Amino acid sequence: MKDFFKQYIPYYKNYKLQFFYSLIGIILVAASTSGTAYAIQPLLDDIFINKDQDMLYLMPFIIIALYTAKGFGRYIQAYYISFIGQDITRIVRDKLFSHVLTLDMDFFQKRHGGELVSRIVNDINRIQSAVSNSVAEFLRETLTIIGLIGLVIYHSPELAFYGLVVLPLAIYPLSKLAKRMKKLSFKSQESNSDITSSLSESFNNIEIIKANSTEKIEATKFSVHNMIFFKYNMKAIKTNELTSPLMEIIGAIAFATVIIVGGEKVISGEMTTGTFSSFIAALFMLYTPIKKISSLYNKMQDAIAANERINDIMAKEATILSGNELLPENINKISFSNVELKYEDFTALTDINLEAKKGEIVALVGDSGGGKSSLINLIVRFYDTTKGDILLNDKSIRNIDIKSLRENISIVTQRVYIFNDTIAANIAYGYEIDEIRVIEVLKQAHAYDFVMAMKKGIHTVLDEFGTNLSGGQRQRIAIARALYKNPKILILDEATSALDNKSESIISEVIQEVSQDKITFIIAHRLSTIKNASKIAVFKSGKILSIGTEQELLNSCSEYQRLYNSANI
Ligand SMILES: Nc1ncnc2c1ncn2[C@@H]1O[C@H](COP(=O)(O)OP(=O)(O)OP(=O)(O)O)[C@@H](O)[C@H]1O
Repeated sequence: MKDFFKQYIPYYKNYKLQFFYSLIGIILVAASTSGTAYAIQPLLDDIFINKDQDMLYLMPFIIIALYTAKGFGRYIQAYYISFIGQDITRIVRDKLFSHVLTLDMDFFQKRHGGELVSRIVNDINRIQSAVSNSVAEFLRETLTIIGLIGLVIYHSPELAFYGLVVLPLAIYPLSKLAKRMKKLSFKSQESNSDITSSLSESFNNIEIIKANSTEKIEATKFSVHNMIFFKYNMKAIKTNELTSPLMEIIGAIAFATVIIVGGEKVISGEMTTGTFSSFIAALFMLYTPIKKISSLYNKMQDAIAANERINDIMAKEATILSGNELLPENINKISFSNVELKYEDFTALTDINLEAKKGEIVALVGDSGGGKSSLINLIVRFYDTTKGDILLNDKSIRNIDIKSLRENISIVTQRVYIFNDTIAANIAYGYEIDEIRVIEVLKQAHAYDFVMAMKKGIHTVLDEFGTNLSGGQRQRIAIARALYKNPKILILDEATSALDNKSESIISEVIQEVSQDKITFIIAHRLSTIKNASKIAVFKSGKILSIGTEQELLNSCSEYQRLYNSANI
């Protein structure tokens, strides 16, 4: 708990004024609650026993004034403290998302998108009330407790002793409950993120689910997660709800003791009925804030568990670090020198030596799983080599500023990423929209005609998954996007696989044309796609078996001959 507040208290510095207003609200509530309890004494003694007429007409105004002050106090406290809580969570959510985006590709491959969504949305929501309402409620209830304790001691220190002596008895069971709450909160949050993961998986794979009629299987899988979530929540409720009866029983013991001791004092005339009633009212009122504080403590456990999960991600750091040098203006070659890449224990690439020069198209071919995409992962620094180095001219790729590297590389993969925005914005993604350039690259990517056939042309809004486009159209949009920034390095990883032969051959010509001033890598399984390649590297099980022109490989590389014959390049 201490760590939690240590982490969040610095944020409060930005909300001094809001905190001041809510503090006024808190004080108003605490003071008017104690005032209400105090008012019982004159109500009984002056009005009912001494028959004081003036008090009779004054008391209703006092009561209205007390409750108005309490209502007003509660309102301004709730408003300003919620403002603080909402704003802190907004800032933390921004921070978390920005931080997550800086993490390595590896991190995203290991985590479910749904799990990350759950952390950024649900876990942060759990913190929100802890940093706002809980803090305010804690302050308010503490002040109320102080006020009421002051009042009971003022009325009768002896009775106050009997009324309060049982309180410490509650500490042990309450702390046990809090510990259990923390454990359960952690589990409930984890199963909540399982639910989000399961949902996002189902919606992302909806086509497969429908095509295989596996709706029921998926619904059953989901209901397992849902049931676990329900069970943890119920366990948490069972634990949390114990706080209230526990406090009430302890309160009843105190109340019973006070009735005996106080009753005797009233009977013997040592205490007036009004004082005794006011004392009992204050004692009663006292148990409500105490109960609230202990249930707040349980709620805090939920926030602490959520915060630990958030800190766990915040503590992760990118291992692919940017270098300080800008990418050379003119890249004449990329060389791979004795490169090895391991994904944890699995060696995906071994002893890779390859050179690609400006103006060349280098084709990477080989069986599935051979390591072609892994090589691409290294060029964009999604991963770093575990041995050897990649040189751009003569600079190690690790010394180059990642932003400047990636700004000069365009990559088109089999999976086309579309943003829920206009076609023009999708093409110029990350850059200012220059409509003339957008049209130019749409023409190059052989996409102009179908875009113009749409009602709003380049201003047509695409949805996130590009469902208003065919597979081939999506690929053409992706190729246009890749060409838009006129990259120094162009990478096409199965970028034309969804195109028909005619479009594919037209695009191949376009690539041939634009590749003059770039270094181009093409991964393809179709022979026609690589026919313009300056050289072909044949991959097998993470190694390059041979490098050469098509003719050279057909003459000397049996693996290439096999691929060629089976047309499985
Ligand atoms: N992020 C990753 N973590 C662990 N293993 C990976 C990862 N990416 C790829 N691999 C493994 O590395 C090997 C090479 O994969 P890679 O994607 O580079 O092959 P590829 O030649 O591009 O195959 P394909 O033609 O099917 O796309 C495969 O065995 C694959 O399972």
